[in-house]
Formats: sequence, structure tokens, C-alpha cells
Amino acid sequence: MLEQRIQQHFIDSADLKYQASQSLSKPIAAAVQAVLACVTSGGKVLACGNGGSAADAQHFAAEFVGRFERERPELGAIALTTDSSILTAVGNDYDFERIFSKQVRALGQAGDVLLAISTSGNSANVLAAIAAAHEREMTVVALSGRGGGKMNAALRDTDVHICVPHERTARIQEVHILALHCICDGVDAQLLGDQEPQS
Ligand SMILES: O=C(CO)[C@@H](O)[C@H](O)[C@H](O)[C@H](O)COP(=O)(O)O
Ligand SMILES: [Zn+2]
Repeated sequence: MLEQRIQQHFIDSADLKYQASQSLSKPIAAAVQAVLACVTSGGKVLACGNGGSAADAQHFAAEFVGRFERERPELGAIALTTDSSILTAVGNDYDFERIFSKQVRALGQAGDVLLAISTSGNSANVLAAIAAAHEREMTVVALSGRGGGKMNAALRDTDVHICVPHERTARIQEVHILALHCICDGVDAQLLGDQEPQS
């Protein structure tokens, strides 16, 4: 029955979030510190991912540049998923694998953060962006699932890896957006104090 199926999605999502709150709070806190160190020293976050993760990259950039829940100074973030001219030119003239890495090389500076989002950890264009970020002496905050895939080998010890302990893309994405909201909230709490939001 359809309603039961829907209820099962809610239960599975809530179960995973409850379970992952223990294991992911540490890497998410590390991500807050990495992003905070970046933006307080004049750096910016470059965010990338495919499909639903592209939407997550844009969602995060909007909350950094605009606001999350409280008023605060604007924070630098750019989603690398939005400029259709760059995406089509690089995809057409080179290959799809380079759509993010060429933007990272063009825009990234030492001290910036790359937010690399892939539920499988295996998207070639996200992996290429990670390699480009390392070339630019950027720290990588990676969001993955399914054991982390090829991201495990691509990341350095100084990077942060938030790997959702689940196999299903939709469930992993649901935890990714929660993790991104935790990062926004954590940065705001460090910058403004930890009082509850007004609305
Ligand atoms: O949102 C969904 C599925 O829920 C899809 O659009 C999904 O994001 C796409 O298939 C992506 O290409 C998957 O890439 P990745 O997460 O494995 O890096
Ligand atoms: Zn989706």
C-alpha cells in the first residue's frame, strides 16, 4: 500500500539519521572548523556534485552567501554547478570529467575549501576536482556514502570525510543535506554565539 511505503521511507530516513548522529558528529565538527578557518581568513568554499548533489552544492552556497537562520556577514561560497556556459564549453571541448576541476584551478586559492559531494564517492568529475584542489593547496570537505568509494584513496589526512553509513543514494542524500545544515549552523554558532535561532 502506498501510504505504508511512504511511512517506511520516513522510518528508514529517521533511523539512519539517529544512527549516524553518533558516527558523523565528529567529522561534521571537523568540517565546521575547516570551513570556519577558511572563511575567517578571507577564503571561500567551492562546492560541486552531480544531480541531487549539484542541488546540495547550490543549496549550501545560497546559505553561505545569503544566510542560514541568523543575520551575519556574508560568507564566500560558489557552486561550480551553475554556469551553463562553462559547463557546456568544458564538457564539449574537453570532457565531462573536467567540468569542476578546471573551475577549481581557475578560482581556487590556497586556504580555500572544496566541498566535494558524491553519494557513491566515485564520480570522476568530483574526484578530478579533489585532485585539482590539492594542487591549489585547498582543504577538501568530502561528503559520500557507500563506504566512500574512490574518494577514500583521493583524500588526504588533512581533509575531512563525512561518509554516510548507507548504500541507498536517496538515504545518503537526506543525511548529506542534514550535514550541510549542521555545518551552516556550526559556523554561525562559532561566529555569533550559540543561542537558539529566533525563527
Ligand atoms: O538525486 C539523484 C538520486 O536520488 C540523482 O540525480 C543522483 O544525484 C545522480 O544519479 C548522480 O549522478 C549520482 O552521482 P554520485 O552521487 O554517485 O556522485
Ligand atoms: Zn535524489
